[in-house]
Amino acid sequence: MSEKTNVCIVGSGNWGSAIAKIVGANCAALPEFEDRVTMYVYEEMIDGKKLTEIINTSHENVKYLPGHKLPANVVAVPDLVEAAKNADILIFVVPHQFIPSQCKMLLGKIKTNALAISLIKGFDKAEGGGIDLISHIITRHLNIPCAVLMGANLANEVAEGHFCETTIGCRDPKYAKTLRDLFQSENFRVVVVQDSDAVEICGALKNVVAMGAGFVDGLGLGDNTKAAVIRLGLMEMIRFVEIMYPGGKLTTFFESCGIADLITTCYGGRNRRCAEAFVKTGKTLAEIEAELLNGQKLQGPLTAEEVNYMLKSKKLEEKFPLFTAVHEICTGQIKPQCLIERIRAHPEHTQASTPAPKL
Ligand SMILES: NC(=O)C1=CN([C@@H]2O[C@H](COP(=O)(O)OP(=O)(O)OC[C@H]3O[C@@H](n4cnc5c(N)ncnc54)[C@H](O)[C@@H]3O)[C@@H](O)[C@H]2O)C=CC1
Ligand SMILES: O=C(CO)COP(=O)(O)O
Repeated sequence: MSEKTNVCIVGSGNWGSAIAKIVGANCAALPEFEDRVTMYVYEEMIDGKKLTEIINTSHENVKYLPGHKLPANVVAVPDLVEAAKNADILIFVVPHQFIPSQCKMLLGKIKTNALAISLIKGFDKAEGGGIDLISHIITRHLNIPCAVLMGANLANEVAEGHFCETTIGCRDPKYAKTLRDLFQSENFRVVVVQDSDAVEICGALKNVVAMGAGFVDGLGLGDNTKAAVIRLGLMEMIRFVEIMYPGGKLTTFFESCGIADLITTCYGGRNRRCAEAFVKTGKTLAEIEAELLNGQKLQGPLTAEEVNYMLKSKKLEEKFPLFTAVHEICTGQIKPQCLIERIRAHPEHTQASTPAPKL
């Protein structure tokens, strides 16, 4: 790496902009980082002005994080390659559906010794019925290591500066200090673990559970039912890692990326809110996303589809009734009212005694 570490944020949505507040402030304050942080912004016109120009003059992402000032050393760049070409650390924080195409654009255009960290919650479908982790896609396409950062981090609350925790999953301990220094602040506390895949899978799967929690809210079933959905969701998350990515640690589920993110998303997230509206209005999820999120993207339905693609191909749907039901509700195959029927005979209830997960 060069003497001072150059940082680029790839993405400028709700979370990308909130994390830019912290990363920008840290880069300005810490001598090991270059002050100037580039932020790739997918260009769009807002009231006749380019979003990049608005960000670079008013230092506010008026569309995706209105009401918050970004540090002046965060510079919005509309060209992905231009933003990323000098970076020693690339922070990927775009809705997960855009990552394969963005990696293709960056191939051969970035520093060969760069380090990536993904804040993206989601998967991609892999050929042959499996799924790919986003960090694996980044590493495979760009041939650079990729850590992950996942946690109970609703972007607007992080931007407000309210206290919270996050988890960095980083296999190689030599990057741990740099990454912690880059992200940690007084009220954004970082725990670094090596169990990177499990950290990332927690971040993706909790969005599926949050859809289930939102359906429960829409159906007016109350807090006990919602708690049951959250608990069964957590058990399915643990089983998923156990079966698909053996070697993960049970303790990872007790970090911010696990139970804490599950709780915050099932109570305060966009997936929950849209799932509730889906039940109450009868509109499609695409309509609700467009009406409620003003350009922000819903990750849960897409992730549920990706998970189902894998479960179906491995004939494992019955072992994951909540994940399966969420996908079938999102795609209109069953009605939201069928959710409880599907989880009533959950494997967690039908085993004589639930064996402790083996992780
Ligand atoms: N918002 C939150 O509270 C949190 C989000 N995350 C995760 O961070 C990731 C990014 O989420 P957000 O920053 O909230 O994004 P967002 O949901 O605000 O998405 C909008 C972003 O997508 C961009 N976009 C739209 N169309 C595009 C296209 N065709 N090509 C490229 N970019 C396009 C927009 O310019 C904008 O930057 C997701 O995986 C999400 O799950 C993680 C923690 C918290
Ligand atoms: O990941 C999140 C909080 O940690 C945000 O969840 P939503 O996308 O459901 O808002």
